Amino acid sequence: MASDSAGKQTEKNHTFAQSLRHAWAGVCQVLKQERNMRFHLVAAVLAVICGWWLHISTVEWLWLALAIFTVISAEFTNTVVEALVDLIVRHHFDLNAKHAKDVAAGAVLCAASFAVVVGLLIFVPHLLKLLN
Ligand SMILES: Nc1ncnc2c1ncn2[C@@H]1O[C@H](COP(=O)(O)OP(=O)(O)OP(=O)(O)O)[C@@H](O)[C@H]1O
Repeated sequence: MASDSAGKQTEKNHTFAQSLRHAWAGVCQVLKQERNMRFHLVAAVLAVICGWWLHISTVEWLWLALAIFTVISAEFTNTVVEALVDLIVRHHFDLNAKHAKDVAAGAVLCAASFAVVVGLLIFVPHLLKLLN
């Protein structure tokens, strides 16, 4: 175990730049490993393009930003839960592990549902106005 950690950082970051580098590595890791996160990101970019195209108001931009960051935060939390559960139980089936992972995935589902409702409330009236 000790030889596995030899020469590798296991203590706190010493500088802000070091913290930033590790935080950015975390963001890249989630994007690389989590298909759902890439899907959320594409949906967020499309929503921003629609917002720009339909000239939504500042308040609508704020709701859109809240919806996007709620989903992304939930997905980050879900990834942390999955990683910790896998670290603890490895690949053994465990009912508590299942419970933790399912609840974390449920949080993402709730956040995504909130985002869909916000998106519909913002974009449907704008699109109807455009069609009329
Ligand atoms: N060790 C385990 N013990 C019991 N059930 C597990 C275990 N690992 C995974 N599961 C079950 O399999 C599901 C998928 O787990 P996995 O770790 O593959 O998540 P995922 O497919 O990456 O999920 P998401 O789609 O939310 O990113 C979990 O929600 C859980 O129901």
